[in-house]
Amino acid sequence: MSIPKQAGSTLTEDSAGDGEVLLRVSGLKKHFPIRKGLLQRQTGAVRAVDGIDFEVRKGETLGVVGESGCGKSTMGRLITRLLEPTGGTVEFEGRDITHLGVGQMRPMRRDVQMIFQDPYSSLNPRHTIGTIVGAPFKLQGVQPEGGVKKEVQRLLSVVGLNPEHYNRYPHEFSGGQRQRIGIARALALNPKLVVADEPVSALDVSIQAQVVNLLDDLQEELGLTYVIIAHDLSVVRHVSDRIAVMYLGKIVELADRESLYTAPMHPYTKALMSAVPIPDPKRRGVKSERILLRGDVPSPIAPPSGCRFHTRCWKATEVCRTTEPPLLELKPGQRVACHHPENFQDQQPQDTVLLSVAKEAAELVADEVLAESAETSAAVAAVAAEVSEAAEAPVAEDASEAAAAEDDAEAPASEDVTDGDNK
Ligand SMILES: Nc1ncnc2c1ncn2[C@@H]1O[C@H](COP(=O)(O)OP(=O)(O)OP(=O)(O)O)[C@@H](O)[C@H]1O
Repeated sequence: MSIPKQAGSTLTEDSAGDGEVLLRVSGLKKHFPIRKGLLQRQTGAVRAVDGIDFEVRKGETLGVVGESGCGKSTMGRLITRLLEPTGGTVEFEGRDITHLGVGQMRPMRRDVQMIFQDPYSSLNPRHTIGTIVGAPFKLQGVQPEGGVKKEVQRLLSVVGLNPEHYNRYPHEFSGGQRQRIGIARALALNPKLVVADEPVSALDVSIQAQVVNLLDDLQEELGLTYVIIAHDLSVVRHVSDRIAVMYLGKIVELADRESLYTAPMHPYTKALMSAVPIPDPKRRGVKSERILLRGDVPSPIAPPSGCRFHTRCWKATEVCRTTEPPLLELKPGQRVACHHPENFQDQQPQDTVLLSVAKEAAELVADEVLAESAETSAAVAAVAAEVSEAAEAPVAEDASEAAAAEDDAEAPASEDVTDGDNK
């Protein structure tokens, strides 16, 4: 087992990995004002996106997941500049596009396209699909070689539709076919980045796979870069190279798919993953543990202090209530914002467990999950201690102290949890 190197910085050039960065987002915020009364005075704000950093590399698919209301769609609309950010920056191909006006954005609109969730409401029912798919050419004043009609028909066949259906209306198509029309429209101007907001969640499960496969094939053929937004991991797990997990306007974990699946570090990621059934024949008969999160996502108008997930986390301690954990690259290619990460050394081992919160959350978390969580943290800490002992004497002391302290800290937590469960 290799010991993950701890990094002290947040988003660095290195953490962007090998690929060339197409889109870089730093400290991005969107606060929707809440206005009341006759004078429409601002009384508060919905902090839909509240300071997020990530980058999208050329040719990759970044999946963005999180429960309803965590700010995924707002993030998608911010990076496509359909919404004006409250703070932070968006850079596309190294150019700051955060505050470009409509005119300055026009050429950029060709490069960044969006596919919407609902194929029923996103297509104008009074227009033929020829007009719908051909609209981007008109808007951008582009005359494709061979004419608009020919190009639209080519696009229709690219997405698996009959080009002869050029003159039909959206209602004559099924949900899956309508989503293909939406995809054809998004591809019309040969974009570099496609942001797909829940592209398949309105479709039947059998059709979902077809549309996902189509997106996959198109990426390969056309060298597209995707940001795919979904509320659970079942869709993005198949198509994403890296996955960002959002909770209440923040990114809590960002990692490559493999790391996220084999060793998720944020308890929220672990909970999200436990909700996705894994069709693995090797695991047949193995009891899978589901982590049920209590209650809804808290309100983004007044998010919880410190770590926003602490009110639902079975590992929450005092520091989680008071101090917001930064998004740190704790393992190469895996960033997490947590004081008590899974599958890694506890960052605050001596901290006092928030009994009430942990107990409440633990009632919904299986004993096995808690035991496994305690075991992995202890195992990582123990190996860390061994390695540091071998490397350097003074460091060794610190590490074994930390490991011992973690054991101390784990013990009462597990007891509380068992108590809670027995109630
Ligand atoms: N135009 C708006 N004005 C005020 N609040 C908004 C607006 N758009 C979104 N919100 C709020 O911002 C928060 C984040 O919404 P958003 O749609 O981005 O979340 P989401 O994760 O995409 O959820 P869903 O999966 O349900 O679409 C929600 O609380 C939502 O009510």
